[in-house]
Amino acid sequence: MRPALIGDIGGTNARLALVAPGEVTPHDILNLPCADYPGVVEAIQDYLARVGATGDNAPEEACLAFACPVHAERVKMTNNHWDFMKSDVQQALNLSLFKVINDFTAQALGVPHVGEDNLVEVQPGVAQSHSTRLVIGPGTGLGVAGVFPGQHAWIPLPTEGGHVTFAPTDTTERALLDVFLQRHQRVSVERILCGQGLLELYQAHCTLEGQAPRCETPAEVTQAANQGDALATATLLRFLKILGDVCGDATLTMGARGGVYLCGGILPRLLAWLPKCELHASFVNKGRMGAYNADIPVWIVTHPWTGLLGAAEALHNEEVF
Ligand SMILES: Nc1ncnc2c1ncn2[C@@H]1O[C@H](COP(=O)(O)OP(=O)(O)OP(=O)(O)O)[C@@H](O)[C@H]1O
Repeated sequence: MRPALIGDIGGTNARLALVAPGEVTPHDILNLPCADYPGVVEAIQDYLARVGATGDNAPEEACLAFACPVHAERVKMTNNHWDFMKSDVQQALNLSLFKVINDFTAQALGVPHVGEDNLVEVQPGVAQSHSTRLVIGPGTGLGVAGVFPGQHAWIPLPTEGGHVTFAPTDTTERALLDVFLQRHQRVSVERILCGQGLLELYQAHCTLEGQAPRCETPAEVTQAANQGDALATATLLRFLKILGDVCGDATLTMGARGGVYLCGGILPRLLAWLPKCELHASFVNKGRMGAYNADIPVWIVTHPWTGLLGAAEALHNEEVF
């Protein structure tokens, strides 16, 4: 039997892999820069040639996850130049089955397939087996989704939860919000909880302290905090505290008693900060509903290919069209 093609395609990187029939474990994983190819067909053709999946070995089925809206026949990527019609790609690659899903739907569907080796506990708890799991991930943006264990298949619950309004909970956050409002008409939680948001949160801390910013990228903020810089440290601790607030709110909204899974590329870099930060405390700090959240397990997902696991899951999942 031929392998299927799976992919998790962001603004910068196209992660492509093959999967054996009926399995979710990807093999022959390659990470190709989107900028190197005029479009998705050329990238996939190059990938298939490199891993020798051509001729009798060429995939007849594929599921690709893209970091952009995917409901229409035409898919236009938000952060790169790729722009295609689904039927053209299916024809060019000679596919009998071709599914196109959103990249955060892939993250959500990948979560049930992540083993304990790739989970770091933030809060212990008891996951209810027949409940929604919350999947939330700061990266280039802030993805928020649920995944529910249906009778026959995992059911993804896509949301736009990254765009809910930021709600400060203390005087420092009210002052930080005022700084953000000088730049943005409205401050959603994604304005803070993503790579660019980390940098802007640092700049807002600098503004409040009357200091010139010394960091110019999100990675520099993390690095400066690791080296003991006071403002970068305050920024990182505030970022994680606000993440706990937002995860706690989303958990209440979705009734996510199946557990909370924190994904994305930023958090696995911040594991050393977990014991020092208030993520856990703010997740539980929900007044009368504190006890509800206190019982729910919270994890950081460190699996590097969660989206590929989700694309493999989606391929034959009848709840995913
Ligand atoms: N050490 C770091 N600390 C904080 N933020 C970082 C660090 N390194 C990278 N980032 C930020 O993480 C964001 C990228 O997140 P992530 O790795 O999850 O990618 P992504 O959203 O999946 O995108 P793609 O799919 O194109 O790879 C960028 O905004 C980047 O600046």
